[in-house]
Formats: sequence, C-alpha cells, structure tokens
Amino acid sequence: MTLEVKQLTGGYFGNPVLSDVSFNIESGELVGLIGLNGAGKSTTIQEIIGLLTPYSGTIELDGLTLQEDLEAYRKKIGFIPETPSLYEELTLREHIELTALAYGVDVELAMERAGVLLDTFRLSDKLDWFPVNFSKGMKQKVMIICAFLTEPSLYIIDEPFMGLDPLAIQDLIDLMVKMKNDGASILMSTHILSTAEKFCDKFVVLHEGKVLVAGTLAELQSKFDMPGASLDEIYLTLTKQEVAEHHE
Ligand SMILES: Nc1ncnc2c1ncn2[C@@H]1O[C@H](COP(=O)(O)OP(=O)(O)OP(=O)(O)O)[C@@H](O)[C@H]1O
Repeated sequence: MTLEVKQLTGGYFGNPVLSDVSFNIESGELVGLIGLNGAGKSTTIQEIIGLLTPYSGTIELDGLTLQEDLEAYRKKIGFIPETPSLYEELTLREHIELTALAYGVDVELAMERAGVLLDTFRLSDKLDWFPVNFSKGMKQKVMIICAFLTEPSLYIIDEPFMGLDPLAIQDLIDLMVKMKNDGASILMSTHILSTAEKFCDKFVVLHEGKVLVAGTLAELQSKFDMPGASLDEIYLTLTKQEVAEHHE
C-alpha cells in the first residue's frame, strides 16, 4: 500500500493553506508529520481523508483517488482524530458494531478483534457503557479501538499521544509497530519529537503550508550538516532559520 500526495495545493474556501505539498508513504512505513502550530498538518490530513478537496494536485492510495471510488478509498483509511467524536446515543459495543458495518467487516470478526484491543486498553468491562460519559483518554481509546479493528491499509493519527496516560501511549506505540510490521502504512502528526524520532521511519516537516524537508533522520542530519543531531535539534534550527528569514 502506498499513499502518494503530489503537488497538493489545498485548504479552506478562500484560504489555500497548503502549497505544492508532495510526499509518499510506502507499505510498512511510519511517517511523522511535524510542524509548528498552524503549519498545515491537520489541513493535510483533512485533504487525505477527503474532508477537504484539493485546489490542485493529486492524492492516491494504492493508485486509487477518492474521486474514482469514494467508498473503496475511505475503507482503506483508519482515522483517529485529535478530538474524539462519539455518538451520544450509542454504547461502546454499538460503536464497534457500527464501525464494522461502515467498513464492511463481519460483526463477529470485529468483536473478536475488538476483544484483544479492549483488553489492551483496559475497557473490556465497559462494553455496555456510553463512551460520551468516558474520560478524555478513555474516549481517545475508543477511537483507537474502532480504527484498529478495521485493519485498514493506512492509519492516520492526529496527535496520537494527547490525553493518553503513559501506559496507553506505550500500548498504542506497540500496536502501531505491529500493524506497520504487518505491512500497514501510518501517518501521524505530532509535536512530541523525541517519541517521533524513536518510532518514525521518515519525517515530513511542514512549514507555512509547504514541505520544508522530508526524509529519514539520517537524511535530515546529512542535509543540514548536523551529524548526530536529534530531530528536536534539527527541527528547532530549521524553523528558527525560517522564522528569522520570514521576518527579515
Ligand atoms: N476551518 C478553517 N477555515 C479557514 N482556515 C483554517 C481552518 N482551519 C484551519 N485554518 C487555517 O489553516 C492553517 C493551518 O492550520 P492547521 O490546523 O492545518 O495547522 P496544524 O499544523 O495542524 O496546527 P496545530 O499544530 O496547531 O494543530 C492555519 O493558518 C489556520 O488558521
């Protein structure tokens, strides 16, 4: 599975935030989307999941565009938003069943997959509870469980570590690594660069709606002549330069 974003210019009505954004994610790759507040990370994600339509450029998943087959395209993606969105009138069990139906996964199989995930995230005894009444982190876990039980080819996770306790962060990372090793692709946006550095294969650095640089840590170190530097160090140097140039 590959995601290919090519020369994407896009954003909101009257506000083209992204300009000429290109990057790709191969099967088995975990890619970190990083950038300052307002850099365009969430906008990029919204373009990929089809909530926004590109002004120009293309987005292909396994060679398929959303325009060609919306349903097939959407089913390939498991999306975990930054802010959990849950149905007030549905129990946790019903959220799992609804997700299964939406993704065309057999309900029994979905419950089986969910069983393992519910154990991992310590929610097994809450199946008949209403997630709208859960804590913030528990709600986030429901979104994670629903995305992972569909076993999509591309996971898109917006700020995955926000609101999760340290145990849940580790559990989520273990899950991401497992899915990636099974051939899935993962795009995650994050500000937690030390964690991103440890687990991501590649990085796409966005700045003011443009790709400032993309590549592995080794590629970034060599490109900016900062051997042995951490992602944090490279990123801070880069953005400070950009911000300084912008204000000159
Ligand atoms: N609904 C909207 N309509 C118009 N402009 C928007 C809308 N949402 C975001 N923007 C603008 O798009 C730009 C990029 O925002 P975006 O949310 O993609 O940034 P981000 O990199 O995800 O930031 P953060 O790290 O703060 O989450 C910002 O200038 C923002 O003001």
